[in-house]
Amino acid sequence: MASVGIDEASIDTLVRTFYGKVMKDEVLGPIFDRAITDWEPHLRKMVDFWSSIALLTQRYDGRPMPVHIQLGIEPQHFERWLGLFRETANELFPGEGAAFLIGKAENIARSFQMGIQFFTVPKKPAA
Ligand code: HEM
Repeated sequence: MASVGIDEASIDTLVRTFYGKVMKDEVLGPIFDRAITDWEPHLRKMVDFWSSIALLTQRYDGRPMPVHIQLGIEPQHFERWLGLFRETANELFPGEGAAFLIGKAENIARSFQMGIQFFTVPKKPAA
């Protein structure tokens, strides 16, 4: 992974740059504001998460699916999240590194959306 620019330092930069954009985003920002009061532990957890994915360090052993099912996120939120993620990855990892990270993010986002669809009880139509 170092050959495509992915190492601990660049993952740290990716996470901090990406969530810096998320915090300022008018649609995603409020969702994170409601869930996160102290950003530093979340950022460290996300560095561990991406380190586990890209560098196989096994530092993240959480269960992210239930967290995302509870947040009430919708398909347009995922599109926006992925838009910011693609933009950030392409800025920081030109070439294969970005393609690898974006591919992983897209697959995980798809599986979260399937989990959300499966576990969300449809709202009853208004009588
Ligand atoms: C619209 C899309 C998304 C939103 C709004 C969102 C929001 C959040 C929020 C608010 C948390 C913190 C929850 C808490 O601590 O109470 C969180 C945690 C997390 N998110 Fe997302 N997320 C999104 C997509 C993704 C995607 C695509 C990934 C993976 C590529 C991801 C990976 C994670 C992980 C690993 C955690 C930590 C879960 C844990 O506590 O172990 N998220 N997310």
